[in-house]
Amino acid sequence: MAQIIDGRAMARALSDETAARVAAMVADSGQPPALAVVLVGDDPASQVYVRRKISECARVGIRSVEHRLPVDHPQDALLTLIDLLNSDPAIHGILIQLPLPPHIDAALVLDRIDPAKDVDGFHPVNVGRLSTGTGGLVPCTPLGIMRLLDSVIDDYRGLNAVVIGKSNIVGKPVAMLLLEREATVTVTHIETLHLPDIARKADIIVAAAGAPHLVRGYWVKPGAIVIDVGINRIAQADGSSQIVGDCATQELDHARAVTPVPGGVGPMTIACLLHNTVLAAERART
Ligand SMILES: Nc1nc2c(c(=O)[nH]1)N[C@@H](CN(C=O)c1ccc(C(=O)N[C@@H](CCC(=O)O)C(=O)O)cc1)CN2
Repeated sequence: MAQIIDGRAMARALSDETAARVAAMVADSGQPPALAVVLVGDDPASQVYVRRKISECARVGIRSVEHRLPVDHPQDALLTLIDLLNSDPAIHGILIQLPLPPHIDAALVLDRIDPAKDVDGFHPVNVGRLSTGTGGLVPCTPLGIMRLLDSVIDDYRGLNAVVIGKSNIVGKPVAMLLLEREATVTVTHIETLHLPDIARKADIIVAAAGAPHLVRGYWVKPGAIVIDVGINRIAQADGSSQIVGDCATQELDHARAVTPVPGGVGPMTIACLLHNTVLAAERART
């Protein structure tokens, strides 16, 4: 039976550590770290995630400032808001919830954030720092994935990691982090030929393709570790929806360890956002 890596418990433990760092900052300076959360539009999933981020901030003592903007909010006005947040010394982190509405150029918006306040780690400066291994802020989901993997792996040298998915948010940055640990990394995607054969050689699979139950039991070699990043909402006959991952977890008994969906990578994403916000605030004060 595969070990289930409990992302909820690990996220709680990380948030408890973050809360202790926040308390130390407040004792030192009287000011808590502060995160600006910007949501443009009314995407239902984004609203859930933003609500969760704000309530988790409150739980650990981070001050959050919410900017909820209408779906037709002009791009120029969004850029002006980012300029204001960049120059506000009381704001340590800026988060623009993705996806943005189609009339907004997401790359332009993310590039406008001060890299020191870019708690999502999406700014090109932070992307460059990650790829050169020179510090910076690391995207939250990949950071969370590495913490989950570190709970079951001591030494990555000699291990083959296969990343399925090449997004800027997950696939590319997690590949960089695995390389930094000295794993041998293959980045694949939904168009990759012979994907099951490639996956079957992996000691570590990170599935971030956004394709429900893509990774089947026969794709996974016995003893592999499988991180499921997919969050796919499947409509049910009764009108409700069920969340499933990118892996057919019920076929993975022969794996060494797997992350569940829900309750695996997702909660770690939010805990790592809080962690990055405190890190940005600590760096701003030194
Ligand atoms: N600016 C950002 N936008 C987006 C990011 C991001 O890291 N930064 N990632 C995703 C959405 N996301 C956070 O924003 C996120 C997704 C899922 C979860 C989560 O806890 N999921 C639950 C299950 C889903 C549910 O209950 O609805 C789980 O896996 O247990 C947290 C955060 C895209 N946008």
